[in-house]
Amino acid sequence: MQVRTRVIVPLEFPDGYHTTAEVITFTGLADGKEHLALALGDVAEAGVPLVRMHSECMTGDVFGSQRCDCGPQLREAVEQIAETGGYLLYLRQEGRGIGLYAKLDAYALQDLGMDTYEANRALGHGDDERDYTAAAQMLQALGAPTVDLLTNNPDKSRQLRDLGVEVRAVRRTGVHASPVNVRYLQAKVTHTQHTIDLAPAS
Ligand SMILES: Nc1nc2c(ncn2[C@@H]2O[C@H](COP(=O)(O)OP(=O)(O)OP(=O)(O)O)[C@@H](O)[C@H]2O)c(=O)[nH]1
Ligand SMILES: [Zn+2]
Repeated sequence: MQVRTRVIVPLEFPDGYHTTAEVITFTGLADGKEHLALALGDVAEAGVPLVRMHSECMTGDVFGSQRCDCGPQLREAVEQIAETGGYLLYLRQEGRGIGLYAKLDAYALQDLGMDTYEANRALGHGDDERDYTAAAQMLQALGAPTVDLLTNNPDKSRQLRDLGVEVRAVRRTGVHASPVNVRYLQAKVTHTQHTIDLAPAS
């Protein structure tokens, strides 16, 4: 696999924050999907780049859904990476890998009382079907064998290390809790040991 195109894109968020990204596409990624890398800040100056592997969430990233905290996490990651220098990998893994329609089916089951993992299983899916092989390939194509990773999800660093990427440090990403998403965040803490500080769910 290799880099296919690099193109400069000015970014401006609804709160007025703006920066410039180099948007990078690839050929030959393992799963054939159109994953993107955004190079932000001064990557060369950073030495070891700060990297976030952000899984696509159309409802949160695009429409501002309050059911999760993906939108604010994405906005925060762009700013942190731009300050440090690094890459945001925007991975086409909607719904933890089960797809958009299945995620919305899972939301409907959560509205009947299931938690986010029970709902996946009721639909015949695994708890988390994401595989980070393509992300490791993107880092290799970018010439980044060692990274600092921005995440609260221990599975991301575990998988990346197993794929041969050196994760020098893990930096925690922000938690954007609200009354609407707190049960979802609590399930991540209980079930997948996310490093999120939350008051006990009421
Ligand atoms: N199946 C399913 N997917 C969900 C649900 N809520 C959010 N998602 C998806 O979960 C993914 C969230 O990804 P990330 O932002 O990488 O979150 P994370 O795995 O908690 O890891 P960090 O944010 O790095 O700590 C996105 O693909 C969302 O679409 C849900 O209730 N069910
Ligand atoms: Zn989301």
